[in-house]
Amino acid sequence: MIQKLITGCLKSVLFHTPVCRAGLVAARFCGPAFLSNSSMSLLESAKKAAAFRAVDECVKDKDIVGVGSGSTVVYAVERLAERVQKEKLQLVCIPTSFQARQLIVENNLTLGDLSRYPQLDVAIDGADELDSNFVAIKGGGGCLTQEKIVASCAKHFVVIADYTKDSQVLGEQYKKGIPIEVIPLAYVPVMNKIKALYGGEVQLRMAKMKAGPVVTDNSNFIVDWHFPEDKFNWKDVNTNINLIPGVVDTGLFVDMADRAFFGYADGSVKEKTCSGK
Ligand SMILES: O=C[C@H](O)[C@H](O)[C@H](O)COP(=O)(O)O
Repeated sequence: MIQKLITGCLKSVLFHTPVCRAGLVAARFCGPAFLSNSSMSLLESAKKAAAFRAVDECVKDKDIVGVGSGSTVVYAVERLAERVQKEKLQLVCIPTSFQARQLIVENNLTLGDLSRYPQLDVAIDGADELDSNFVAIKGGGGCLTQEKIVASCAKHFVVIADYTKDSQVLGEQYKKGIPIEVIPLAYVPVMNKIKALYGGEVQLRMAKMKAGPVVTDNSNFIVDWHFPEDKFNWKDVNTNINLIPGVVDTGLFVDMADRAFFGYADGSVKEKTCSGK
């Protein structure tokens, strides 16, 4: 009796949050097939839906494919591997991080690099946020410089993300600031110069399971700039911050993405195309 009461309350609370409602509705319509995946969180289902759709629509035989970093890209690599197996696609994958390299190798995909393949057909990557002008914040997981280099070499740069990353303006949903990779000895002057230029707060990103700062794949530090609420021209901001000595690159990806796939917990996907490209 008490157990039934608790289950009832829990269901009612869950049903009144949009994500959970979508999940529960999907479970109702898809039955056991959906429930068998219920260990996967609803956000993970959303990421997977976006990644699978993007790989299916944007990758073809003989493509040179840039492989981004982060949790959403894991599903993109899973799908690439499935397609290589089933459709016998011949692909070469170019990593954007240590993590991406590991994913490529573990999934038995062909690993390439920019010296051999300086021109890519497509790069597929996650994002922390994408605004209505197709400006992305990247680097929430500490990877941004190699990602930007690889994206810049691709004919098409495709963003995959769950629906929480789809914003009108930057900072609407992603509250952790804009990541900026810096040469370690320069982090204090760089932080001061960003503050003097644009205001806000800048923090050195500290590691969670290590004493001291996060160290990137390129042996640098990351500072996160919590920008003030303002109407910024992100292209100018990106250029100006990049001009500060010691800055390696910013997590602002301006004029790079041309397509985006946002997944929802019910498995549906919203596709956006950048009109300016
Ligand atoms: O540093 C990490 C990368 O820029 C990721 O692509 C970005 O943080 C999005 O990651 P996720 O797919 O885990 O949300």
